[in-house]
Amino acid sequence: MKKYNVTIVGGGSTWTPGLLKGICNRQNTFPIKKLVMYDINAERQAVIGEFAKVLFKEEYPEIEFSYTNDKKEAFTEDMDFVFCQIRTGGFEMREKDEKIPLSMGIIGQETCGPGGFAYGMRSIRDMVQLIEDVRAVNKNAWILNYTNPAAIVAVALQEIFPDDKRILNICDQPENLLRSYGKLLDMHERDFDPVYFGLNHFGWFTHLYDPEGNDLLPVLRQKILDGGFRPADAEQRDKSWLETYAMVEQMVRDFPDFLPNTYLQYYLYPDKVLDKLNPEFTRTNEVQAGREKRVFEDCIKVAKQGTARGSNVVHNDAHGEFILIVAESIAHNKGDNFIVILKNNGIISNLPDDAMVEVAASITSNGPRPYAVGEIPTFYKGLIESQYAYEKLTVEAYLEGSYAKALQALTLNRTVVSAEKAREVLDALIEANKGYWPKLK
Ligand SMILES: NC(=O)c1ccc[n+]([C@@H]2O[C@H](COP(=O)([O-])OP(=O)(O)OC[C@H]3O[C@@H](n4cnc5c(N)ncnc54)[C@H](O)[C@@H]3O)[C@@H](O)[C@H]2O)c1
Ligand SMILES: O=P(O)(O)OC[C@H]1O[C@H](O[C@H]2[C@H](O)[C@@H](O)[C@@H](O)O[C@@H]2CO)[C@H](O)[C@@H](O)[C@@H]1O
Ligand SMILES: [Mn+2]
Repeated sequence: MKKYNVTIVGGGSTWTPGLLKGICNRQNTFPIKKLVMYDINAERQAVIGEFAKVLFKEEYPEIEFSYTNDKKEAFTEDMDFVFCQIRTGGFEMREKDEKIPLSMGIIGQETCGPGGFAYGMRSIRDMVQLIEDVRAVNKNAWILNYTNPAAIVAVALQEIFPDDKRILNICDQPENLLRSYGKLLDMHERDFDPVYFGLNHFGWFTHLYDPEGNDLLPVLRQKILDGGFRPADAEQRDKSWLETYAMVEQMVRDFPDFLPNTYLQYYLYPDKVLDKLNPEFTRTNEVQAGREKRVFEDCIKVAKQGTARGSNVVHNDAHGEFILIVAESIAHNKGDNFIVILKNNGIISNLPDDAMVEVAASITSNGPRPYAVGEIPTFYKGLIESQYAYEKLTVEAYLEGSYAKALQALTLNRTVVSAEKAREVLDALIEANKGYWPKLK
């Protein structure tokens, strides 16, 4: 079997150990010859890199592994895949994305509302640079991107690299929801044949077929209404994620047609969610005290002890697994079905062709072959059109350096609505993002 060369960009990410464990687990189905991890932060990269050396020595000794802060070593002609998971501005800026809007009584979240807008305006620059750096030496590698806000990054990359058919933006949340449905129905998530439509972090499941073709969505809806909803990996989740999943029950009660992505809570119930968010201790603080601390402490421990056996850090969740099974489907032309982010081009027939929609597609070595969704009902169409206009205006604001478009974008966002509030939060975010955003005039 052919062996693949992979570069992980953002190797110092908190999600990398789980991904590395996934690589070990999949060595028979997605064998890797050379793995390079690249990060701009030498310190974070070294901690995860030294951990990786121990893990691979024990579980994957034949892999050629290295880590680097030098683009020239990271991006080479022989790469087959580039996995990307960067965070421009780090947790320091994520905290501001959350706390600035919250200080004004507006949702403060990583990818939704003004926080997602601010993060998008930061991510675009680095993602464009990254694609240019990769393509300068390698025209063929598949670039699988997790970097958030994936919705806005996808619109920007489509606008800037319209002919590059080997950039694929992905999100693990639909897969993670499938895992949670699987737990309720006693099924493996890969045995579902889902129908899903929307934008990233803004979509709905309309059908969930089992291998015999039965639609299990009605059964699942009733189970959620009767017993609530929890993530498949609830025991590993922080309180805020459990609260987020619990909101699915209310969404299903109010809008029973389809099963919603958890992120819709921020748009459908901003006041209720706002009441639960603590402006002094946001998700960033929870991640820093939890996942980030645990990952870096455990990686240091593994490197010191010289063994990764028994380490909690290598637990493999949907995040690490999902990018690998997508890559494997491309590598081996498997045509497996995944929910991914694609240019609409008629997939959802009553939405604009240029929208970057999230839908199910068969993933082959020639890329995604999406399944048609057809027309969607007015309520969902209205929500998506407004959210897509926000995404498009955000990218235009970035590309044109336009304050007017930034203001329009935020005013359209359902978490903001008031133009006065939009201006207030925009001005504060401009100040906080100096050096990251283009100048808005
Ligand atoms: N699409 C999804 O569903 C999904 C799921 C989980 C995480 N994510 C995203 O993955 C990314 C990583 O998340 P995290 O919580 O582990 O963040 P993190 O800050 O722990 O990791 C990001 C890493 O990227 C590095 N980095 C930043 N800019 C870089 C650049 N230009 N080039 C190379 N490296 C760079 C940082 O130094 C850091 O080590 C974020 O964008 C996050 O939003 C996406
Ligand atoms: O707040 P964070 O940093 O914990 O997570 C933000 C990300 O949340 C989603 O990812 C899920 C992922 O789907 C699941 O597999 C599991 O690993 O938990 C993650 C959340 O903790 C979301 O899809 C991402 O886009 C977010 O970045
Ligand atoms: Mn996501």
